Amino acid sequence: MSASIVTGPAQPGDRVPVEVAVGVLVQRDASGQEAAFLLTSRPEGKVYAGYWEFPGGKLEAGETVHQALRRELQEELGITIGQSHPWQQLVMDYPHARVRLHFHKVFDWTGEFEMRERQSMAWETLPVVSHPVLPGTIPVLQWFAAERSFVGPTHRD
Ligand SMILES: Nc1nc2c([nH]c(=O)n2[C@@H]2O[C@H](COP(=O)(O)OP(=O)(O)OP(=O)(O)O)[C@@H](O)[C@H]2O)c(=O)[nH]1
Repeated sequence: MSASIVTGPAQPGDRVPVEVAVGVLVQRDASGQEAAFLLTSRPEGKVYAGYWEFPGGKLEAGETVHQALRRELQEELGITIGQSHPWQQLVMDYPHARVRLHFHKVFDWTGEFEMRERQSMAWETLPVVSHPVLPGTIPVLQWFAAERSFVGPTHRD
């Protein structure tokens, strides 16, 4: 399976990207600094099953990214998010789809985590130990590395 990051403007003949809301849940440490972030594994039966990613899913008609995120995290993890903060966007081209990923950071949520799709979850810091990570997760780890002045491999190959 090959996947690539799309850079530059759309070209004639390109597939129209599917819009995807992705939640980057971040804990803060005692001094208020951003600390661990949540990764979840893709459930059995989906493409890239078992790969680690940030929780989220496709926007439904008429939804904003925030609304989609709130719905998806309720459905998948059983939590209710408060505000979400737009952070980064990325277009990825997979054999199965072209997706535009809208990453929002989330610092506030309520409820207990329930793995409603029998996925796994892990609170991670850099370098990430969960393995393997989804291709679309790797740029996010690089953004975290830049924000945190982290040097070295962000994950295992
Ligand atoms: N949720 C999520 N999807 C990601 C990430 N990175 C990434 O490339 N993707 C891609 O974005 C798409 C999201 O689809 P999904 O299968 O998670 O969404 P969904 O729950 O709405 O799918 P469904 O149609 O099976 O119900 C997949 O093609 C997935 O490979 C990520 O960090 N989180």
